[in-house]
Amino acid sequence: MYVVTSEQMRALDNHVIHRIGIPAAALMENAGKAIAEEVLKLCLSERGRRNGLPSSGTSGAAGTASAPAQASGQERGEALTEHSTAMGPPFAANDLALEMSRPSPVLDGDVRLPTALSAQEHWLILVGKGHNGGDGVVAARHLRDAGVRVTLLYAAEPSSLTGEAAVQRDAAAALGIPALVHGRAAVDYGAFTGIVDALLGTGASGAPRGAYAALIQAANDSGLPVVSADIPSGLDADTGARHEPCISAAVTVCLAFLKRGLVQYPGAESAGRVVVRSIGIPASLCREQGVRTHLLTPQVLRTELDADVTRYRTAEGHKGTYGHVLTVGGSRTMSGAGLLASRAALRAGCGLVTWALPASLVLPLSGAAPEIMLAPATDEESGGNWNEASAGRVLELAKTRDVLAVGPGLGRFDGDSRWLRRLWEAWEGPLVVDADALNMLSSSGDFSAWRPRSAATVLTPHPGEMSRLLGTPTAELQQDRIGAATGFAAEHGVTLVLKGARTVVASPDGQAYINTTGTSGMATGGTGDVLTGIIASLLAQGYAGPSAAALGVWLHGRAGEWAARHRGHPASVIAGDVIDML
Ligand SMILES: NC(=O)C1=CN([C@@H]2O[C@H](COP(=O)(O)OP(=O)(O)OC[C@H]3O[C@@H](n4cnc5c(N)ncnc54)[C@H](O)[C@@H]3O)[C@@H](O)[C@H]2O)[C@@H](O)CC1
Ligand SMILES: [K+]
Repeated sequence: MYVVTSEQMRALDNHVIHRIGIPAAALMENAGKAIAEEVLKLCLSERGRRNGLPSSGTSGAAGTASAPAQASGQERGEALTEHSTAMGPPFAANDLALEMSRPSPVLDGDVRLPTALSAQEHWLILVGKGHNGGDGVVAARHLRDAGVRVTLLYAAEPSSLTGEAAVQRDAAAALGIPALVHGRAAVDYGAFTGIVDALLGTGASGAPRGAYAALIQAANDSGLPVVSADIPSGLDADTGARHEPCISAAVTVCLAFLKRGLVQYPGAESAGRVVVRSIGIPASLCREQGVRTHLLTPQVLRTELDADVTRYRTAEGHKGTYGHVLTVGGSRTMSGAGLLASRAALRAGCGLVTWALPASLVLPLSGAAPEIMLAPATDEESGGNWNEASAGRVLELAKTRDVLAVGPGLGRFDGDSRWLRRLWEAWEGPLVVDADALNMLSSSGDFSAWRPRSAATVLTPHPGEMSRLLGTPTAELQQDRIGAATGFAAEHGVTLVLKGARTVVASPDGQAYINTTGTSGMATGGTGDVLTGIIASLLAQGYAGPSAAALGVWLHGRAGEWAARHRGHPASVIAGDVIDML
């Protein structure tokens, strides 16, 4: 699934309207109809449940309920649904036979509410003066047609609407749809059952001003469920940053393609459940128009990245077939990090793992994980810590291994940046750089002076490490995670995994993948080491850098979700559980 910026969305709109010839009015009609359908589905699922009605199939084939409006933290990874989510129960063989013996039924395929339900509904449609507002007016028309009472509330004088939006304003007026204008009369929000937010879309700039700000505030204060058109008003569509105020939506009906701001926090939080609805713009145009950001789904893994867990698995394979990872990490007080990375690598499918560690740790750790081979990389005098002299020994060990994973539990030591530079430049195979090894990169001055690597190089910073790499404060960097990750990956020719909720994987050629798996339970020590092990393992099995990183991130998150489910609560997940669930 493509993820676009507002500028890319504008270019796509222009292209289909002016070059392909699809009328703008048709796009707006599709948009408004999709929004109305999602409102109806919300009514069906929410109120239907409250009224003891079955949550789907109330009238016609498409009457399908969706998940509850507010996804819990643990479920957030599942909150993005591509239309359509409708999957009825499979037919049993005799149902089919029965069905075939009857004359073909005539079905009302539109989403409708039973009269008893629609009579309870009265939706307030907040209308801005741009195209987003136009979408809202179309939605009002379709909702009314489905039996739902609606009232339009214009943020600005209706006469200020132009183009397609003005056409819709006039159509709504001609149909007698009641309309209010902000500031002219007081609005009793208590009289409504829900709000459509069609104030600001991808044309918004900066924090909402004037009437827009007042209406957003009032909508949030009303406690009513809000369905946002395209993006929650007040959200930065490109970064996911929230302006003040910003709509807190139960559902966001994203039009045509996902906007970046909906898949990054805090925007993802404000958007509630995100439903992407097509409005007639072919997805194939995205590639032509240079959209290079994707939501990381199993389908994208297969089609864009040729990554599937069975990709390199063969029936006659042996342990040598699936590669040998050399983990370089662990020190006196952080030996567990090296162990976690090594165990995760094995669980992710590579044939062999050797763990290089300070010599005096070998004896205490022997037997900690019998499947892992231990290799002393320092002399006994190093006191369980790493030193610069160990670089030669690591390179010696690497000669008979396929992938180097450097960093988990490494600690810092004198000359560590020089140590890392030696590995970076002399090791010709795939390399994963994590944790303290990333800090060594940051304190090296300018590592772009280091000899460029031709083999896959994957960096896995969390926001703090990324902030040091970029020399940018963490808060600032978090405001535009996709931009930060793609910029760094392209500039340095590496695959960059920017960790945190909705991890971003950026490839050296400018593609970016936004992960959706994971749970708050993974915010616990050691899960980063687990990810490093998984990615190294996938590299050892033959995946290219971006594919190994993206598949690794996806699997890591899904394993974390399973661990949370297994434990019964995300808070109880520890890193080892994630390995166990791989
Ligand atoms: N042909 C198209 O371009 C289509 C656009 N669509 C919809 O149109 C939206 C984009 O429409 P527009 O480009 O007209 O822009 P918007 O409707 O997002 O907003 C533009 C309007 O808001 C005002 N505004 C901007 N920032 C503001 C702020 N911070 N505070 C107060 N007012 C502000 C502007 O002066 C302008 O009047 C999309 O999000 C989508 O909902 C859909 O109708 C499908 C087709
Ligand atoms: K909106």
